[in-house]
Amino acid sequence: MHPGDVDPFYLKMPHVESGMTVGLFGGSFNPPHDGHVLVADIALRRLGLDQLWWMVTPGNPLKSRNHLAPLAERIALSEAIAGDPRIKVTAFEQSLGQSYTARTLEKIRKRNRDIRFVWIMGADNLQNFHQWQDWQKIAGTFPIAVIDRPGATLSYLSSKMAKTFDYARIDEDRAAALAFRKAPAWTFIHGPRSPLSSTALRAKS
Ligand SMILES: Nc1ncnc2c1ncn2[C@@H]1O[C@H](COP(=O)(O)OP(=O)(O)OP(=O)(O)O)[C@@H](O)[C@H]1O
Ligand SMILES: O=C(O)c1ccc[n+]([C@@H]2O[C@H](COP(=O)([O-])O)[C@@H](O)[C@H]2O)c1
Repeated sequence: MHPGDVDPFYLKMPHVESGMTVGLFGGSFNPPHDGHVLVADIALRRLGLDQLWWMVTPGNPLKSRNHLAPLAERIALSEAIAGDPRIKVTAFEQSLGQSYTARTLEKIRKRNRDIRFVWIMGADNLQNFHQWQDWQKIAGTFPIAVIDRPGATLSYLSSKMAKTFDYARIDEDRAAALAFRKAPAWTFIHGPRSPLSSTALRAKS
């Protein structure tokens, strides 16, 4: 392995035991920060997850890659910050040769028929979710947990996704049952919020 190469360990889907509930937390993590850790903690606790896959994307299809740090660097920084042993940092999307969430989730489902998955994202992503490739298919693949973020708290009322799938929204008091619901099913989770962003951190460095 050359310096800068991604360790092959991270290019495989994480190991998971039959019957587990697993959160899928995709992100650029450019760089990772405590806001991400807060989202992971909230998801693990409120959704009652056994594992959370911290999926470092080769590149968000909607974002420019101009200021994107190398994948190996984003993985190493993610490992350094993700303290909980239930969190599995992974970059297996790289080995799929693409980074569209709809296709990734389809692969995950095909390989893990007896696992309950939940897609996890911050509330800012709810606002532009309808611009993601095959967004309605994503919502029909696994349940979705949207975690509150400063500046995006009202997105669960106004976004196209929230309006389209209003009938499939469950109350956050029942978040622990989300993984067991048939998709489409989603919830918006309020709680402690972090104002941190990778954009702000990049601007400081
Ligand atoms: N402070 C935060 N609160 C809630 N969710 C967050 C927060 N920061 C990031 N997220 C969520 O974590 C996931 C990964 O985010 P990402 O790596 O793009 O970080 P970011 O801070 O939003 O980056 P950037 O500023 O470069 O857009 C996304 O679903 C995003 O909505
Ligand atoms: O599939 C898409 O069209 C798509 C569009 C935007 C974002 N995503 C995914 O959403 C996750 C969050 O992205 P980001 O950049 O907000 O951290 C990450 O896994 C991206 O690959 C996916």
